[in-house]
Amino acid sequence: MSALLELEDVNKDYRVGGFLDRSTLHAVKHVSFTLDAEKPEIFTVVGESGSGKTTTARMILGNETPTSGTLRFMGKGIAQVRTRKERLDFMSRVQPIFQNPFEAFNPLTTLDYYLFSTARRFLGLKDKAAVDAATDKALQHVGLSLAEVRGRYSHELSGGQLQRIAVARALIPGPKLIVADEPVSMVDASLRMSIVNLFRELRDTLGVSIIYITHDLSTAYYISDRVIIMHKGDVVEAGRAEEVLGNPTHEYSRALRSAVLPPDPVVASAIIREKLRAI
Ligand SMILES: Nc1ncnc2c1ncn2[C@@H]1O[C@H](COP(=O)(O)OP(=O)(O)OP(=O)(O)O)[C@@H](O)[C@H]1O
Repeated sequence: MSALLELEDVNKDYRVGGFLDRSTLHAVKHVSFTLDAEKPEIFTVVGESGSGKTTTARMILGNETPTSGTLRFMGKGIAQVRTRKERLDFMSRVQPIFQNPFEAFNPLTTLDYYLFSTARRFLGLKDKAAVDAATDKALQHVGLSLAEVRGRYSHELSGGQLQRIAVARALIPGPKLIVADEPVSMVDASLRMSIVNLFRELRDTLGVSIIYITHDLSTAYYISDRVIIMHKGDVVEAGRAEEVLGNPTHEYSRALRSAVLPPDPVVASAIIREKLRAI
């Protein structure tokens, strides 16, 4: 197996508090996992607020340095990505999607600007027709088109549509990995499943792996191939989604699941099917 992403005993500590009550907060503790380069998958990180999900995502994106441990993307240490060119190469392979699509786009800038500048920057395109074509292709992957988006502003679209545009922008460079941090939590509940379904399509049609960070067990249950559950910085469960979410063993994950989905997997799947029917 050749690895797309490897995390080896990754830890992140923060110094918190003031002069007199300074202490160390262990935000991420001994996290290890590997994503296979040949087997695109949806790898979900579940946990409540403060469990260390975002810190893990930020380290994968190279926006945060681990206190100890190693993160490698396609065999190369993420901490070794230093020069501007190395950073651009890395970012064309690993793209983020953030929680709030309304914050991702300036309300005074047309949305196509973000897509065009991504195509110019990452694909080196100069010719307008080529920029348009690359933009339209990415938008088609998320069920939109350049004709629908051209000249539009963020306030003219719903959160779900904006999040699709954020996904299209992430697709333009041709990434191998998308790190999506709570991508549906600001999206209307009725549209959530359509966004997570999109991730499945990207995995299957484009071979993109997705790290899906969420506290929402029902979407996690539905789309994930593998899941880790984090609690206070520790990974308390890890494995195939149906095993981890269907039959949690750790006390915390059992409590988490019963708070969100009924314990009976048949009832839980029926609820999920009901949600899907609403799409
Ligand atoms: N820059 C920082 N300085 C100090 N503490 C931090 C910093 N970033 C995160 N933390 C702390 O690390 C812990 C993990 O935070 P993190 O954001 O990774 O959790 P999370 O599971 O993503 O939660 P949320 O869903 O609320 O974002 C929290 O206790 C948080 O307060």
